[in-house]
Amino acid sequence: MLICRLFVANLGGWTRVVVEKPFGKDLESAEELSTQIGELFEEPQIYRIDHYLGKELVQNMLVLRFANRLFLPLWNRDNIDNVQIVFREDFGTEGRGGYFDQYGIIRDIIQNHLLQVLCLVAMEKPVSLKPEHIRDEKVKVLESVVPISDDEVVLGQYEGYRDDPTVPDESNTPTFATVILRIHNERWEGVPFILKAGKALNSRKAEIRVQFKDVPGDIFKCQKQGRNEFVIRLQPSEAIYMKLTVKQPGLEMSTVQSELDLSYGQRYQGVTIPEAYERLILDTIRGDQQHFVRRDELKASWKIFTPLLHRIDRGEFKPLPYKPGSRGPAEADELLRKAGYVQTHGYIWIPPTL
Ligand SMILES: NC(=O)C1=CN([C@@H]2O[C@H](COP(=O)(O)OP(=O)(O)OC[C@H]3O[C@@H](n4cnc5c(N)ncnc54)[C@H](OP(=O)(O)O)[C@@H]3O)[C@@H](O)[C@H]2O)C=CC1
Ligand SMILES: O=C1O[C@H](COP(=O)(O)O)[C@@H](O)[C@H](O)[C@H]1O
Repeated sequence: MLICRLFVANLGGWTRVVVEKPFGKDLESAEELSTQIGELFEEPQIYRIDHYLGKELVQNMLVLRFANRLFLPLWNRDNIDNVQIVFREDFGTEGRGGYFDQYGIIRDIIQNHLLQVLCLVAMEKPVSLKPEHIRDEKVKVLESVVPISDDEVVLGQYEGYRDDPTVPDESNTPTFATVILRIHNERWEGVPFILKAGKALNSRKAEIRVQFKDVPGDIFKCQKQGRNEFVIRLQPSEAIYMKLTVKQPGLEMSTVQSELDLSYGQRYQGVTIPEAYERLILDTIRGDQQHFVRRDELKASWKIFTPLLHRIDRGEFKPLPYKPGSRGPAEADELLRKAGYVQTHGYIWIPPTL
């Protein structure tokens, strides 16, 4: 944990502390830490940083969802089949094995970054953009997540991970995980939120993929080509695109998967997108806690993952081996299929030329 004390209070000044993860290792240790920090600082002075909340397209989520009439009636269990929130890295722990081995991919990425993104995808409209209103809604989502089911988890560890001299030979630490979360509320009952994260995979990206249900009574027989998907690519090359079915241009009445595309590099040429930390440090100076994690949010997020993490720590849940440079264990794609995700085949992306 890194604590950075920005300014010491004096007459007319202010004190704010920025706290970087790890915020403990489980529910108990996180609460203990929160209590200790709470003895020194008031909650409005504590800025628990999650750098994913500073990413441009993560910050765009609230705007997309609540400033566009288009999405309001669609954003629910009646229309959405499943949601994937994905983090992939194409490199391993590289020199950070010692740190990483004590935490693993769930504590490193899923319990914080991906869960924060999930909150923004799933939360109800806040009363206003005031930090407390937003964070109240995020807490409600987290508290509606039901306990994780064993058969909705796939863990992996890439071959060669234990070769790192700082990693114990018998390490059980996952470097890959797919975990399905289910939200028990009126909007999301029955919709799997699939959180995937892995190191040493075949690509580097972070994205949110919202897959819609099939069209009922499809007169075009086009279901095989793929469902509508709304994709928010956080990185690399920020983009928002909607995969949809259109008429194949030409004389025949046939259909094809195409896209409505907002590629930031194309649309916002010459615009510099600030680094996540740059933005969040500025928020701290301005005293805006909107994009920071509140104590009760942190507690609720540890509550979700602690039972699973303890079982992994005790060696009761073993990661499957996977080849570096692969997609991770094949069982993860199988779990995705079982959860209802239908992969599009035959869709070809033709990048626009600048
Ligand atoms: N503006 C832009 O830059 C745009 C770019 N594109 C690009 O076009 C390409 C195709 O786009 P899209 O169809 O959206 O994305 P992909 O084809 O990359 O992935 C679609 C989904 O299929 C999953 N998947 C991929 N391979 C397998 C497999 N072997 N078994 C099971 N599931 C699999 C992916 O999982 P996972 O996420 O885990 O890989 C993901 O959920 C991508 O490279 C995309 O970046 C498309 C539109 C706009
Ligand atoms: O917090 C962390 O994030 C990085 C990935 O950050 P990104 O902004 O490049 O997506 C990850 O490599 C690291 O393991 C983790 O601790």
